[in-house]
Amino acid sequence: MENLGPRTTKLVISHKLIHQIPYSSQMEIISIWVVVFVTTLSLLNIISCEDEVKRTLIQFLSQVSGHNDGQYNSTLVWKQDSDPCKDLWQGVYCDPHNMSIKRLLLDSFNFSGTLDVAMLCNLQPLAASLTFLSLDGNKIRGVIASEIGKCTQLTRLHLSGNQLAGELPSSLAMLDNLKRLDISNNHFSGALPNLSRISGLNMFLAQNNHLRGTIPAFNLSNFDQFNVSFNNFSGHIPILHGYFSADSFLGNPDLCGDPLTKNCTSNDSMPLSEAHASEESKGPPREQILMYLGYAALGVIIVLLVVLKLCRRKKGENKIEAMDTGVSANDGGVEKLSNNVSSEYKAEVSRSEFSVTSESGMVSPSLIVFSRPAATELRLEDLLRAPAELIGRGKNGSLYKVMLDNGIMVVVKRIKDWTIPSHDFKQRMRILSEAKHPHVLSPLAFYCSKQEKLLVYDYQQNGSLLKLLHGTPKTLDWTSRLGIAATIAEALAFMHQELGHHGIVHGNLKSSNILLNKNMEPCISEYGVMRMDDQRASPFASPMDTGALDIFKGDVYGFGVILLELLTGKLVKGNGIDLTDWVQSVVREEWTGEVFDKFLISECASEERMVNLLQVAIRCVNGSPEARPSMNQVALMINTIKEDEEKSLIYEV
Ligand SMILES: Nc1ncnc2c1ncn2[C@@H]1O[C@H](COP(=O)(O)OP(=O)(O)OP(=O)(O)O)[C@@H](O)[C@H]1O
Repeated sequence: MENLGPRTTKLVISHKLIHQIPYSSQMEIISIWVVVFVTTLSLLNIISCEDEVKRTLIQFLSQVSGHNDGQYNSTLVWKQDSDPCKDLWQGVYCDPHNMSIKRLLLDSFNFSGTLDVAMLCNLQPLAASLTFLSLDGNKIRGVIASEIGKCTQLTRLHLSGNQLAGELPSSLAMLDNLKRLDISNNHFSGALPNLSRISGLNMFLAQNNHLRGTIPAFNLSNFDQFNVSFNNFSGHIPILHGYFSADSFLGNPDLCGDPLTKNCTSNDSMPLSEAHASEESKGPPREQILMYLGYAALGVIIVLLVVLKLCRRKKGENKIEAMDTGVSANDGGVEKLSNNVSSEYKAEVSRSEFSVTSESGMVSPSLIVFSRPAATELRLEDLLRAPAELIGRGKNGSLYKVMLDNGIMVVVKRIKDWTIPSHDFKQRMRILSEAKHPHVLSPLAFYCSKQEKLLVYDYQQNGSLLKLLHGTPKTLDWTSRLGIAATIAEALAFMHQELGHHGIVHGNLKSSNILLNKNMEPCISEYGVMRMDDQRASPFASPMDTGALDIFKGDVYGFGVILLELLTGKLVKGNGIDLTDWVQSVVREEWTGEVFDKFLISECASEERMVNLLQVAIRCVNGSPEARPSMNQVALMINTIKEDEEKSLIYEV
């Protein structure tokens, strides 16, 4: 027993040691080791997942480009030993918060390989993050595999101008998040899957293919682009309500009905929705019975609506009377929003249903509310009834701060004299509400009538960058200013990319439109609410912006001015001197150091990086729009400066 040897002795000692530790501490030690073990496992898992994602992306690129030797294109450098997000692989766009792959944009790279969506969509991390796949304008062959249905987050699929063929898989119609589908100018054949079941789809381009069968019963009022011309479709065109012209349907000899000249006969099949498809097999007598029942139900509904309307009118008249006798005050005082809006708006209120729910994009006769927690059960009536404070009267309209019954504070922007047709305004609002970025304030709801356009936003309690920069005492240090510049640049670049094809830009970018949320993070407000006709005359567009205009470059100019404000701490027009002119003249005289805010100098901010940022700003405010960089380039440049700043802070520590 005494000769148990050194190993056994150690075990006995450690066993004894463990026994000496109290039970609760033992449990603590065990749980710490379990946590360490689980964390190590998940870290290993993350690393192997990241490797798998990289490998899959590289394989996908080899296949689609038709180059297995890695020589896809001189600008595309995707390598296993680099990181798609941190090393900014061209064509790959990541979510800056969790570094997941959001978009693969590989348009016009002259690729001539084959498409293998299964490769992407079979890999769970990619399938769960990818929202946008675009391969427009290549010469890619192959089919869309049914695995596309696993890429459930896809909102956009752009495959136009390739040599893709075969039938479209029915799983395409299972992509519930899909908004924009472009398969035009390919060789696709067969029938369309029932894409009309995707409620959010608002663009479908399939022209110049060999598709046949009936067109699904799309609700075309939801679409801003629709084209199925030059295929072999047959039967009725879905009900149009004038949204699209004949150009969208030409070149399908067996297609009939409005807006084509060919009338439909009883033999022509109707657009098929799922419901219709099952009804069709039941034969004409049942169809007729259903039709008569439909007429009867419609009659009852009309009678009910008339009665309801009469009741409401009575109620509404009482309400407006009450509003008219409500509190009224001068600018800045508390009043009711209803006191300031037009009589048409009031009349609309009296007619409205007051029962709008927060269903996404649900249309009420008056207020359209987007699906957001703050907007739950937001009703026009509540807005009108709530106390409102006028907090701004700009050239675009007035802004009211409104406290709702539930204690939530919102702001209502009343846009002045915007004669945009209601349909276009609604489309624009829907498009804007879909382009979501954590640093861009999207509208909670809007109201639109011929004379009145109202937009509702969350109230941001920490004010604007304008106030923060020019208020006293000065508190905004260099690192925060650089951080704000980087965040806004990235958000703006995102919006330009998301809404570029709609031609929607901010149009009125200035420091009063950069708001600080409750975490003091900056967010861009009023994106895209500048009247289109005014975008040319944006207050910060340089004189050369009018004429042959790249509207995006107007925003780049506005952003450049914000950078100048951040660097100089001066107002855009202070003492009648234009900030841009002043900075340019000082730099010309080679007194660059004079430009910077004394506050920044006093905190010993890096002059090198301030000069780098100043160079970016000067490029943005270049008098000629073509010479200005794109917002994407600006965001990259500022990120590099920010990274340098971060590295220098680490060295200092
Ligand atoms: N959602 C919001 N929350 C808090 N403050 C806001 C919000 N939106 C705007 N503001 C602030 O309210 C003030 C008035 O806004 P308004 O949009 O009327 O002014 P403006 O941007 O100078 O004018 P315009 O947009 O017509 O050129 C500004 O200081 C702005 O920063």
